[in-house]
Amino acid sequence: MVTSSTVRISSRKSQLALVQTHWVQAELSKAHPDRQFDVVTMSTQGDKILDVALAKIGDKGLFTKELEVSMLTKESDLAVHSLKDLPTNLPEGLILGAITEREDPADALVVHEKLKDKTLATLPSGTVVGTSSLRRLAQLRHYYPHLTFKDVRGNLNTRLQKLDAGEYDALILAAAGLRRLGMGDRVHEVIDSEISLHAVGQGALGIECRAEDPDILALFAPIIHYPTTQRCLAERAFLRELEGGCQVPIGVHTSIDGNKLTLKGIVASLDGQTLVQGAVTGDLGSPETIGADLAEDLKSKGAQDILNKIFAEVRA
Ligand SMILES: NCc1[nH]cc(CCC(=O)O)c1CC(=O)O
Repeated sequence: MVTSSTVRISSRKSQLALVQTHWVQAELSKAHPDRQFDVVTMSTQGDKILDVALAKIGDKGLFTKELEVSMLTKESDLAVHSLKDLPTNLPEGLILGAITEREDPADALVVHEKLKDKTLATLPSGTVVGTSSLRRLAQLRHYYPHLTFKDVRGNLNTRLQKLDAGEYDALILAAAGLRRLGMGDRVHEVIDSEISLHAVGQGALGIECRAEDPDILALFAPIIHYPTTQRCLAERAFLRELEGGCQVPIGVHTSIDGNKLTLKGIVASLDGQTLVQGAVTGDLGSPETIGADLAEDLKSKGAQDILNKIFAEVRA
């Protein structure tokens, strides 16, 4: 008889990463009561470098590389990521094995107590809004040029402490992260997709594993969420075609109607002056074609020029 070995799940150590990893561990344990699932934690580069703006360090695998190395060296068997932190091109030998059901992918406004009677639309001129995302910055600057945007780093708790201490008047954060941490009450306003499209993969979890490991891959069937998967594959194909990572002002929104999937996308200039946008509807079964078609559409409208300019500025 062959005894199945323990499955080792690698995770970052942040509170959000651990909540997400423990959720996947519990779901896998429920689906496979005969197997043992252990969690192995590690710090990534993105957790260590906290004094440099994310946009400057670049994003290629900043929050994923150490986890990937541990799978390639067989010190772990799978890794749980916030899908939006997982680059669209994975290292040789690793694949995106599963995408689980998405939380609300929208961004949220979180405000200091003194602004509790305001909304995004009524924030006073000069309000200091913390965000580390060029995507949020560019889109919000377009509609609310009177606000002051300031970079903010650190995990969710650190950011909220900085807000409460008065270093910022408001923050823009993913609603999903706050809710997963049981801090949904800090969501002051969910930002409408007409104002700001969310990041590719936001609110979903991606499980990465070795491409040639059928034993591990077979475990995922019960936890894969089909609609989320199709939406995220369309979003990731769009981003891949534009050669952008998490740290570029690219936003998306997806919706499903029967067997049709609609993907909306935006590429914004950093000053918020130029927004190139479009939408493509296609077959739910071919999400990557939809993503690639939308990327072509936005390129024909000038998206590549915006991106090239940003790469030159940010890396300067
Ligand atoms: N880049 C950091 C990060 N990665 C995932 C989330 C939140 C949860 C998610 O989008 O799945 C966050 C924080 C944020 O953007 O506010």
